[in-house]
Amino acid sequence: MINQQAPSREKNILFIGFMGVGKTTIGKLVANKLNRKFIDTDEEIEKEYEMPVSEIFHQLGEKTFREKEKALITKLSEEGNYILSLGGGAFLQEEIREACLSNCIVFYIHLPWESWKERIPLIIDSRPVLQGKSINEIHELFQKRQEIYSHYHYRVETESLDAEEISDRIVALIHSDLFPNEEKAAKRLLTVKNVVIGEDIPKICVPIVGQTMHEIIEEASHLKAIDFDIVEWRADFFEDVEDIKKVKEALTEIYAILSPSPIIFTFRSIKEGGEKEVSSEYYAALNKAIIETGMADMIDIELYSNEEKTVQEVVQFAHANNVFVILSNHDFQKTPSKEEIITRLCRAQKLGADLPKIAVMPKSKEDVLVLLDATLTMNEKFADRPFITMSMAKKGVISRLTGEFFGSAITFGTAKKASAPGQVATSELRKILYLLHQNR
Ligand SMILES: Nc1ncnc2c1ncn2[C@@H]1O[C@H](COP(=O)(O)OP(=O)(O)OP(=O)(O)O)[C@@H](O)[C@H]1O
Ligand SMILES: O=C(O)C1=C[C@@H](O)[C@@H](O)[C@H](O)C1
Ligand SMILES: [Mg+2]
Repeated sequence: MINQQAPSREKNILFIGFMGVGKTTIGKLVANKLNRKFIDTDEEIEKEYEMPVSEIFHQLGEKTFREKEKALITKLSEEGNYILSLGGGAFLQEEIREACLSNCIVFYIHLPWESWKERIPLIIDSRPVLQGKSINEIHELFQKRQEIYSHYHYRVETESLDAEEISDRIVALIHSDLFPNEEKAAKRLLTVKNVVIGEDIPKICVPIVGQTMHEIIEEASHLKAIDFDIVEWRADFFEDVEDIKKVKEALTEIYAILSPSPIIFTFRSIKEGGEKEVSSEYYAALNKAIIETGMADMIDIELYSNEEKTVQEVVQFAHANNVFVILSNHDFQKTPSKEEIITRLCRAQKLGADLPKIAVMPKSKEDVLVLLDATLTMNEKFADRPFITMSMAKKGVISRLTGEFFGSAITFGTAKKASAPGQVATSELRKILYLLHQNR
């Protein structure tokens, strides 16, 4: 068992979830491992009335219990350094939800119905809300309650894990960089040439996707008449991308036409939605050669398609040459969970990205909400620098418009041809971003 000193972070850590999912059991273990005082709100109320919760319900009524529960939890939420396990129905009350979400770090303990129902015999005698109900009625209550638990900071999946394993995972998370730290530095802005990234209206980046030198020059010239902030050269579209000399020549043309607009150099691999695949050696060599030209202001490096060592090397080399780095990740198959999206952005931040970036594919409207929710939480709790997120394709278009509200600092618009699904024409994008900015 891990036995560590109480961390300096002082917010209460609090567990919510349906009856019997293990809040009390897990809360005690976590408190023990963190050397923090544990309080179970059901047990506190039982002590005060000197009777079990089921007796309080029978003798004094549920209303009395709920009033006491509200007074106790709102008071405790304002104190610090506790590990708090709530009764399963506590989050039914809005005042409790609001107090806990603003004052504490809320962990939602989740167990799927099929596993949860195995626990009924263990808990039925002490949970009055379950008593006298058929299995279908209990199932209905279980489903209905999921909505009240949808407000949390972290969700913990507990299926097939014992309480020790669950508490170890929670403690590891609390000690990781993914956990909000009160002393976190204020968010930096990123100034690239005359563009300040990370404040006000998200900056518009337009891609150049020409295949031939001629097409590239034509696109760059066309951009001169367009109101964009940053240009991204997607070199993977270029027919001669495997010839470093020709790549430098094409970049020289783009630079001559578009400087002083900031230029991002990107080689996007097929596995991350791009056009070509090259060896990791060539990928590193190409990016280093471009960094050395001094014409690219930023390079985009794929965080998960390369060994961490390669990523670190290129980041170091770029920074030594005053080039900023986007560490990107693209999932064209799905939208990972909120926690996973934040984990990937935090990893990019930790590896020295000036701009962490993630693009994910939604299969449903809910997936778009997951991306926006992750963006908001990243922005408010974890980011110490600007970052970029987007939900792709038509379903995800809203995420390309609302960066100022949720926290994405750059949005990709099209001039002639899109470089990824869901990009909106730059002229339209500008109008919408401005409209939203005026009404923020
Ligand atoms: N991970 C686990 N695996 C198996 N059994 C567990 C696990 N966690 C808790 N239990 C068992 O499930 C039962 C309910 O656990 P516990 O009292 O901690 O739930 P709770 O979430 O606090 O419930 P309530 O909302 O009613 O207070 C207990 O018998 C406990 O031993
Ligand atoms: O889910 C509920 O409504 C309850 C859960 C228990 O923890 C107790 O707080 C009480 O039995 C009510
Ligand atoms: Mg409990």
